[in-house]
Amino acid sequence: MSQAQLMDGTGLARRIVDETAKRAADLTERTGVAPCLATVLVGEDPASVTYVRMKQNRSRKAGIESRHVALSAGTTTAELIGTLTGLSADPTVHGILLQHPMGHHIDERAAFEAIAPEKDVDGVTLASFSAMSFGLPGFASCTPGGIMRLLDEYDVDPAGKRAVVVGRSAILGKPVGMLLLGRDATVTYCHSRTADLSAVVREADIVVAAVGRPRLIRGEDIKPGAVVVDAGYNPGNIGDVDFDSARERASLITPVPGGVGPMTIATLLAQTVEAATRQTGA
Ligand SMILES: Nc1nc2c(c(=O)[nH]1)N[C@@H](CN(C=O)c1ccc(C(=O)N[C@@H](CCC(=O)O)C(=O)O)cc1)CN2
Repeated sequence: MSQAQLMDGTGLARRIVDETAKRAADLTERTGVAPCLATVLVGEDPASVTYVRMKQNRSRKAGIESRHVALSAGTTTAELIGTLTGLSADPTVHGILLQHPMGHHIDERAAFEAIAPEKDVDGVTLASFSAMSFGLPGFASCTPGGIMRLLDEYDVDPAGKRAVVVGRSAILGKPVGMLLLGRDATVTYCHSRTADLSAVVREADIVVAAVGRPRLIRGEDIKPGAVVVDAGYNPGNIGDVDFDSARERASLITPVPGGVGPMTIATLLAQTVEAATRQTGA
């Protein structure tokens, strides 16, 4: 039985980060300014702590300064907005990352909107979403941006393909669907109210699983030869796709770990250096 080829996010991310480090060094040499990414974390959710730490460590290795703001779990929306407004106005900060999720008492949309669009290197503001949807310059949401880069790397042209996105979150499902649409795919979104999910997924030439339900998508749901992108983040590094059975049917598949995750951080770093380049006028 043939097995799908793996889409190696770790290797591609490493190349993007190496390239980003060169761009950061060049910018610092020309302007005397090192790109700076501010990370903001509300509370101490263990997964979020890990992700933010990974972002900080990889930033430093790429020559990007990292400034971290740790806020207590009881921080109010108004206090969070105050912090983000301050970072948005600080000329030494070029990019802002507000880790998601933040706790149910926080109005996440209001918080994201306090990030200045030119510093929105995580692509979470309405301005970034609109620009991305219309194919205008701006910063893509990082995981969707990373997914599109992976598809390009493996010569997957979405044009004319049937793409099914499972999940409709603001930072993942919705934007990846818009990016696929922008590349002329025929896009269907699935969610918790979708009737007969398996039947819809079985129609897909490209499946993006982005729902946060471990192994929800199984091999029998995959059309033979489809491209399968697993963007699920679940505890224990388990994806939304049942990897072994899906690999028997797909032509290309992302592993978890080592697929979409590393591309998320590489995209964040690349967009931070791009933001710093624009802000310094270099
Ligand atoms: N503001 C944001 N919040 C969240 C985002 C985001 O892009 N912006 N994405 C996810 C989580 N996430 C980054 O924040 C993230 C998750 C996983 C990885 C990753 O590289 N995972 C590795 C495995 C890591 C390990 O060994 O534990 C992999 O898949 O290979 C990076 C980023 C939710 N929140």
